[in-house]
Amino acid sequence: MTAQLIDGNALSRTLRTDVAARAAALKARGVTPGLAVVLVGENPASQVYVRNKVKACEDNGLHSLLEKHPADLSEADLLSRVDALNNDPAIHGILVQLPLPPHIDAQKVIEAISPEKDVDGFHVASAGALMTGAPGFWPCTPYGCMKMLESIGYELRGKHAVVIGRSNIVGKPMALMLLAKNATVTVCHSATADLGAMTRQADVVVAAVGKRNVLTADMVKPGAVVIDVGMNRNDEGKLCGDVDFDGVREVAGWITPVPGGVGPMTITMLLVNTLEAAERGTPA
Ligand SMILES: Nc1nc2c(c(=O)[nH]1)N[C@@H](CN(C=O)c1ccc(C(=O)N[C@@H](CCC(=O)O)C(=O)O)cc1)CN2
Repeated sequence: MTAQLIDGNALSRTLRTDVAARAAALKARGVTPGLAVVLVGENPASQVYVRNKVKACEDNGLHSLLEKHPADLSEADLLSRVDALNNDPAIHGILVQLPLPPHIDAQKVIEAISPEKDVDGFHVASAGALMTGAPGFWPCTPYGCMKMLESIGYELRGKHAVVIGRSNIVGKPMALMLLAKNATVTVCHSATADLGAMTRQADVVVAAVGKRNVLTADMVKPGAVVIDVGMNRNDEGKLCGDVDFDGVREVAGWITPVPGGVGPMTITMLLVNTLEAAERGTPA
C-alpha cells in the first residue's frame, strides 16, 4: 500500500480563497484586517517564516505590519512595543515570532499580548479556552493539522491518536483538539519507554518532536494517518520532517509531506485567526 498524500499547499489554496472573500467583506464595511508580525534578531528560518506570513497577508487582502528589531532589543522595549500594538486599532492580530533571543522571557512577552489579539493562540487565556472549549484562538500548527484531518473526512470519534511531543505550541494543544473530537489520545515524549509499542496501536500519529526519523515504517499500523509537524534538515541540507517519509508512506493510509504539508497550513490558520479577530472586533 502507498499512502495518499494530504497536500497542505492545495488545502491552503482552498482555505485562503475563503479568507480573501471574508477579508473583502470586512473591507466593504470599512475594516481591513490587520496583523502585526514582530521579529527580534536575525534567525534565518524565522526571517523566511515572517516573510511568508507578510506575503500571505498581502495576497489575501489583509494588512500587515512587520516590525524587525535587533537581537539586543531589551525585554522592556519589546513589552512596550507589544503594548503599543495592543492599543493600535488598525491591528487585530499580534504575533511575536519564536524563538526569541535567550535574554527575553518569551512567556512574559506572550502574556503581554491582549488575548483578543493573540492570533498565535499561545496566551494562557487562549490555552485555557482550548482546554475548556470556550471561544478563543487555537494555535495555528495543531489547528492546521485538524483541518488536514477534516479535509480527508476523517472521523476521530473512537479512534486512537498518538501525539509525539509535548510542547506548549504543538503537542499539548494538539492532544486537546483531538480529545475534543472524541479520539482517545496518548501523548508520548522523550521519557516514553517504548515509543513504537504506542505508535503501532495508533490510528492517527502526529509527530512533533523536531528530530529526523522519529517515526519509521516498523512503528506504524497499516492504514494509519501520519501527520508530520517536524521541520529539520537532512545530511544534504534538504528540508525534512520527523517521519521517515519514504518508508512510512509504504505502510500508512494517509501522510503529510515536508515541505508542503503542515508548514503552509500553519500560515493559513494564522490568516484565519486574524480574520476571526477582526470579525469579532467589528459588530454587525
Ligand atoms: N510566533 C510563532 N513562532 C513560531 C511558530 C508559530 O506558529 N508562531 N511556528 C514555528 C515556525 N513557523 C511559523 O512561524 C512556520 C514554520 C514552517 C512553515 C512552512 O511553511 N514551511 C514550509 C517550508 C519553508 C522553507 O522552505 O523553509 C513547508 O513546510 O512547506 C511555516 C511557518 C516556530 N515559530
